[in-house]
Amino acid sequence: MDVLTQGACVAWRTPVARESFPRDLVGLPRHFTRRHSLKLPRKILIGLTSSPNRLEHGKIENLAIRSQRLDSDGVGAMITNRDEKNHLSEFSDALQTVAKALEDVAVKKALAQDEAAQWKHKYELELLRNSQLERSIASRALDSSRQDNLSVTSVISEGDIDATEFRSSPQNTQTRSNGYLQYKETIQNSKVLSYSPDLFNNLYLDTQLDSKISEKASFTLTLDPVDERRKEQNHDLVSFDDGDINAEVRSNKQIALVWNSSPASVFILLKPNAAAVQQLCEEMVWWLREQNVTKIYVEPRVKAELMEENADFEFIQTCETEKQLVTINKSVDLVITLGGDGTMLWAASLFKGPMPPLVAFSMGSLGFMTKFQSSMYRESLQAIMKGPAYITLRHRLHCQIIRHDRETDDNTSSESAEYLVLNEVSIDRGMSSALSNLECFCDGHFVTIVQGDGLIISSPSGSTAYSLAAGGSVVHPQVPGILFTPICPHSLSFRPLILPDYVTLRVQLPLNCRGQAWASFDGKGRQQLWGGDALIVRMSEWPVPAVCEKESSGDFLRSVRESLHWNRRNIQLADERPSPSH
Ligand SMILES: NC(=O)c1ccc[n+]([C@@H]2O[C@H](COP(=O)([O-])OP(=O)(O)OC[C@H]3O[C@@H](n4cnc5c(N)ncnc54)[C@H](O)[C@@H]3O)[C@@H](O)[C@H]2O)c1
Ligand SMILES: Nc1ncnc2c1ncn2[C@@H]1O[C@H](COP(=O)(O)OP(=O)(O)OP(=O)(O)O)[C@@H](O)[C@H]1O
Repeated sequence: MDVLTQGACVAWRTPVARESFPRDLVGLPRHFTRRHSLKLPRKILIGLTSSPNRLEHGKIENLAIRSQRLDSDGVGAMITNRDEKNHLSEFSDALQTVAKALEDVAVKKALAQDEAAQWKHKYELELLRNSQLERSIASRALDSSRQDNLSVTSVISEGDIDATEFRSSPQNTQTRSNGYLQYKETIQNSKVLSYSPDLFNNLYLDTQLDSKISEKASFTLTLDPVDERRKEQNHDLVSFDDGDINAEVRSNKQIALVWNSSPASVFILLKPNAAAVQQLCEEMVWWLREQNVTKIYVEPRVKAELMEENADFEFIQTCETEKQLVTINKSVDLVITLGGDGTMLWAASLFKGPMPPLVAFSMGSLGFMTKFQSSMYRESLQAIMKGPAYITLRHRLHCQIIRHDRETDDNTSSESAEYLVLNEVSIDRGMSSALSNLECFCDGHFVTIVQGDGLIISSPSGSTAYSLAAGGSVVHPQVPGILFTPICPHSLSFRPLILPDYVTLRVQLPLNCRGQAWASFDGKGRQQLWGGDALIVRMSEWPVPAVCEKESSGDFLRSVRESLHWNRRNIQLADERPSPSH
């Protein structure tokens, strides 16, 4: 019966009394259970019959489908029993039962995807460890050959790496390799690749690059070497290789950056449309040249503005093409930002993997994370480049959108996209008037369904940004955790959570959700999510190593007091005459 093969047919006895109505399904036809596709079957036929004795439990005979009325969304019912009114409510019960069965299948598939994502991550970490081991063996071999005065030419210089060859070779077409994010190029054979943030979401980056020797100044990250008491305890808690700072084994102790050789290349990022920022940049560039900083990178927009002022800035380098920008981490010792928190977020967004130490000068509005005074840039940079300099490892979140085999508007299947965020990823209901309906899982365990305006999943650094505004806790940036903060939940009992930093969170849109949802990454790059899509969030192994003005806790507490006026209150006056001693 072709109609049945296209739909699930559910039949059950029709007892006289409702309470004896069997709650479970008498039995779904085999072809339905075989196709436990997540997509709702196009047609669901619920058949009722007036002669229950024709049905045996668990077996479905041919149902005489005398008439079928399929309403608009393809769900129809054939009701032969004269007493239609009573059975319509049973009909809706049956639909709920079928929907529950579908939802169970959806949850099982989500758990399976979760597990697959976790195994994939473990596999990639193993790959990363192996490649780091190979590299350190290779560099040790190289060092010994250097002692034989063999001339070793630096194999990384601008334009030296043709990313296309990496992209085309088969072994580089994995979705991820060695931990860096992979970005699928959508601009085929473009001649001039203009630099834009969304271009980064489409880049293939193959980390074979780091198998080459980098020109970076080498450094060590150790526990607070300045403190004599800890000298004997010194051991590297944060591993790094070829300048890639990896916080796989996280430490929440004060960490210090000790240069083994003087940093000689910097990347300066400026807040746009700010004359004072550009003026400071010009001064800083000349000063850095005097400090023997041989390579100064800026963004193409900034170089154009500087050249308008003075053609002598020709020596400044830019990241003209995507491949230079993607490999910039291999040739920059220090990132300097001149702006506010957003400029720092912008700088972090350019590094889709490991990132050099970052010095943020405060030239924005609030500047919660930008602690260095621009007027003191000479003294600050001299001290930092001499070292040791305390740093705060601002852990980032790795976010991945998993589409539920969705055809996008331009008929290309929208593959999963990956993002690194320093503050948070927020999922909100956008322009939809319907409550958000977000099913949340933590390491496969069901957490809750968020029904409200949305959800914020934030890093400790982001705890003082959007999450704070939504009622989340203020968390020290070195506290290893992930904040789970609802946005205007329609519930009297929902409270924000702080989860461990080693968990994997999954936010799933139910197949039958009424509205859509929108994901934003550090407030940018909004992506629409549809029913069945999921967002996977976990702590990234690539932190932003933010240089402290003093040290982690002092900087943080000063910002909380001065930028957020936390607990600012008139002091309660003491009694003018001392109270009699007890
Ligand atoms: N309702 C809200 O409070 C709200 C709404 C949207 C976005 N945001 C935040 O804005 C961030 C984007 O910042 P932007 O500068 O690009 O946009 P923006 O210029 O609109 O700045 C938003 C404000 O958030 C502050 N801010 C950003 N990160 C912070 C942090 N880690 N701690 C304390 N304050 C912080 C900025 O200083 C700025 O004052 C997002 O990551 C999100 O956290 C907040
Ligand atoms: N180099 C850049 N290129 C493009 N956009 C940038 C760049 N630097 C900053 N932005 C954007 O400009 C906006 C304003 O920058 P920023 O947040 O630093 O200034 P602010 O808002 O005045 O300071 P604060 O964030 O401390 O309040 C931010 O949304 C940020 O994303």
